[in-house]
Amino acid sequence: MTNGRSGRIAVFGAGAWGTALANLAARGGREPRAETVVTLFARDCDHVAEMQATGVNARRLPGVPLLSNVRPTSDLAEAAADADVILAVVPAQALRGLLESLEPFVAGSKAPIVVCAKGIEHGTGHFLSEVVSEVLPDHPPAVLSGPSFAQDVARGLPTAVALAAADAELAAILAGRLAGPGFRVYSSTDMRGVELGGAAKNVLAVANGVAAGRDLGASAGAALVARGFAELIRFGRAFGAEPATLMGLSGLGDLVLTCTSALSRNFSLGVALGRGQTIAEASARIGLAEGLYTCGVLVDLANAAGVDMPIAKAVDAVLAERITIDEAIAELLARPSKAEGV
Ligand SMILES: NC(=O)C1=CN([C@@H]2O[C@H](COP(=O)(O)OP(=O)(O)OC[C@H]3O[C@@H](n4cnc5c(N)ncnc54)[C@H](O)[C@@H]3O)[C@@H](O)[C@H]2O)C=CC1
Ligand SMILES: O=C(CO)COP(=O)(O)O
Repeated sequence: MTNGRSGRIAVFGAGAWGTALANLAARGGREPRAETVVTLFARDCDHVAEMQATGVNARRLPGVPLLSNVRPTSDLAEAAADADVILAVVPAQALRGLLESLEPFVAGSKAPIVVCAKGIEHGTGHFLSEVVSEVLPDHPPAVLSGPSFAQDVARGLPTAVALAAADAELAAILAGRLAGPGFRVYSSTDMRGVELGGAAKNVLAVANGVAAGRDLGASAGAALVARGFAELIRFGRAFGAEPATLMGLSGLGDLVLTCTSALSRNFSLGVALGRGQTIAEASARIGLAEGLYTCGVLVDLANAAGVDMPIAKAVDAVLAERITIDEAIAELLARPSKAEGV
């Protein structure tokens, strides 16, 4: 893999985030070079044809022109050919399937695979970097996460994220390949901490959304952020994350962003439920809210490790329709008083 800007980057998943990242990668950092080629894979041929014809991904990131060196394709082989960095930007539960289908096209390559999705795999309870290691063991996994709405990044608004890989030099090279004037990328070797923050905050953001949708007030919202962060720290401690990572961009930073912004789909899902919409109605309007798919497996992992996560458990119970929102609020408030701390 080159640490310059002239390599070929393959982005799998032409959603909002994959498209914003494709443009970032195509810009090639602070000094754009035309020789950087970025392939952007989407499964749907019609979607690709639209992007090729219009130069915009109107379905997922409207109003943002694709840079000329971003090449949309629905051909896996073409997308993967000669890639020296692979960005996996499909929904978390689709990651394993994507990697399995990529396997024949990346054999012989050792291109690092940067997981840009936020979640934990159902069934296995595995973190997404583990899924990469299981399916494509020759490819070093890396994780990109942090407070970053695709719409903000696409507009060039100032954003800071973390990029982690087991090898510090690889993390720094990958950070350099994606960084841009408005996109600051901090490197890290704490993959577990970076990926765990992104997965858990989506579940906690649903709780904040519910509180907002129920008009419980700003004080309740702040309490949920603070006590949600305590849950994140406990979970991270049990699963090997470094405390400094949890207090950084991919932990506290993304938790605050997602728990407080109407741009967040997870927060918006909570708002809709708080206002009485059904999950089906809200999901149809909002689209992918990863917290919906992560809450069960997060709680299972927490239970198995003896980690107390009352807010995440309440979200899981509400989303699984085991209890009502009013019952969840009453149960959280009825918990016995305790000393503050994590
Ligand atoms: N949108 C955002 O601001 C950010 C999103 N993320 C994460 O990135 C991931 C993707 O999110 P978005 O791009 O926003 O979602 P999205 O809903 O805009 O797009 C997801 C895309 O993945 C495609 N897809 C699904 N399964 C696929 C498969 N097997 N192969 C190829 N493509 C497949 C869908 O067709 C869709 O185009 C999520 O895990 C999300 O949490 C992370 C940071 C920011
Ligand atoms: O992860 C994100 C911002 O960092 C995007 O949040 P949502 O998936 O809730 O929209």
